[in-house]
Amino acid sequence: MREMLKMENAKVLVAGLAVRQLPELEKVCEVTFAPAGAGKDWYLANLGDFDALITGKLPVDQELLDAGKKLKIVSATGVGYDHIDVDYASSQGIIVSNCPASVMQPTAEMAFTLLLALSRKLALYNQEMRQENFLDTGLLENQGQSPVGKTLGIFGMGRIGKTLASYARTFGMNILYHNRHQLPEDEERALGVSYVPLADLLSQADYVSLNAPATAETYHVIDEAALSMMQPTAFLINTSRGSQVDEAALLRALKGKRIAGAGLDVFEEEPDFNKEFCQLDNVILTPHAGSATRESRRSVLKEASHNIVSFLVDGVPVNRVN
Ligand SMILES: O=CC(=O)O
Repeated sequence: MREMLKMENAKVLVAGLAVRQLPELEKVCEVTFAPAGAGKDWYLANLGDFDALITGKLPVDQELLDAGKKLKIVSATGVGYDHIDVDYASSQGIIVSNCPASVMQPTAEMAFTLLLALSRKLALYNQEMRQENFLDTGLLENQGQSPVGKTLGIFGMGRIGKTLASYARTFGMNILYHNRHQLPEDEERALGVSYVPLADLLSQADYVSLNAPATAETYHVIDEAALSMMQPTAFLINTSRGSQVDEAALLRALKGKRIAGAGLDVFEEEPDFNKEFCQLDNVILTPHAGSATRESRRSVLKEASHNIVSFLVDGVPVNRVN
């Protein structure tokens, strides 16, 4: 850990965010908001002055961390920190923190929203109504399905997965999960979830929801082989990171109707996502909006500010990921 805890007048740079005020932070630190549209060169030239960095979407790579000669802490403004080179930060004694509390509920909400929307054919209905076509719901192909009594398979049982499980339980769903570590039995019982190997989750679930972090282990966890284990009536929901899905394989499965459909909030490339998805009527697409609620966006700024203040002023790192 770099020296200088309990600092006064710590200098904090806020990068890649639209906000221009962070009252909690400004009370105790000197806060600079990076100019809108600042490129990497701007950060390379200026980061050296700052003790802390709050980063929205700005990728914080080795070069940037080297430029941040005084940096002691970097805070992401969400739960994911795959845009930060955490290993290199650790090697330089720089703390990395995230904001899990602010995003767990809205992200689980988005996963469940996609689950309901896929189940009840919301995208199709809305599209047809806008074309002034009042579909005949007496026809089987225009009828959705109820999630009640269906099986949800959650891959990644952290805070978001657990919150999603609680929503699914109120809808009377059966819940399977797969995770790096199995939860203690009493927690499984309280959540009403059962641990299964990934292959069983894929083959038994009516809905597969991805809620694990982006790591080398989860890269392309949903590939051709995984998709071929899913039922032709099953839906895939991804609100975690696009890197977990081999999109070329998913497009083949969706086009061939080898799975029923997908709800995708995240993509391998963002914002320049694969437009082939737009041609398919068995997908619902949203723009990485899992935590895009006014409440969550306010809360995340407070949480990130708290990460910085706790460490620089009080000497206590919170939400530390390294
Ligand atoms: O993508 C959103 C987050 O990482 O919180």
